[in-house]
Amino acid sequence: MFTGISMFTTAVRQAFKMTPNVVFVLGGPGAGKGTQCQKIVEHFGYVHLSAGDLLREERNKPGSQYGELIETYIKEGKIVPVEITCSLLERAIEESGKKNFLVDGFPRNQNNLDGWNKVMADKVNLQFVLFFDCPLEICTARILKRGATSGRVDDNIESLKKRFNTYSTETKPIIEHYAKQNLVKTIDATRPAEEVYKEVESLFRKGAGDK
Ligand SMILES: Nc1ncnc2c1ncn2[C@@H]1O[C@H](COP(=O)(O)OP(=O)(O)OP(=O)(O)O)[C@@H](O)[C@H]1O
Ligand SMILES: Nc1ccn([C@@H]2O[C@H](COP(=O)(O)O)[C@@H](O)[C@H]2O)c(=O)n1
Repeated sequence: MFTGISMFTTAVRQAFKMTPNVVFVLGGPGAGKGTQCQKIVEHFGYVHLSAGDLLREERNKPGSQYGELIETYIKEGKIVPVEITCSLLERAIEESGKKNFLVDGFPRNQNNLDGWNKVMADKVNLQFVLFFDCPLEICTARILKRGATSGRVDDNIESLKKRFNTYSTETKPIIEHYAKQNLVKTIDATRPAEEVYKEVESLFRKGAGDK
């Protein structure tokens, strides 16, 4: 998918030494990844790319060949094959023309990681992995509250159980993989959002991420 555009823009970026910087943002459903990303965008000028949002956008496109598959995977809390997600991320990075990206909710499993390493890892500079650590009970309460107004097909208790199971069995090993490389910055996400952000802000100010 999208190979022509991406080969061209990668060549242009390389010529101008504009290798994109990427921060992966991980944590359980409802840990507050999106909320914190918005604040980082406001203060540090990063572009927020949520893998979940990109998939929902693709699902909603009339005539999308992946619409039904994405809908089923989201309802079941399963991780969509990386070819789809990685293409969406790659296109969003290329089309933005910007330098600094928060890639939220990715890589979520070994398939995501392998696909990214195959296609994207050499084209970007992975700065670090921002991990929002939050226990299941707090995440559940947040998601069920959000579910009252979000309209998301997976903000209900049935889907949530499956999403947590996927998070524990498939995403946590990815966080551990990056922790072994000393790339993970762990944030206690149980506190009020403003307090969580104070720690996030100080991390980015220390130079974990340039403007
Ligand atoms: N620190 C916090 N304290 C209380 N509520 C919070 C906090 N952070 C976020 N929320 C609320 O919890 C809900 C989930 O937050 P958010 O969408 O940022 O989480 P997420 O990790 O991106 O979730 P998902 O992966 O399911 O999209 C939202 O309704 C948000 O307003
Ligand atoms: N890398 C990803 C990210 C998300 N999904 C699917 O989208 C659902 C919602 O994700 P959020 O980050 O918005 O909570 C998630 O449960 C997956 O079904 C994915 O497949 N791959």
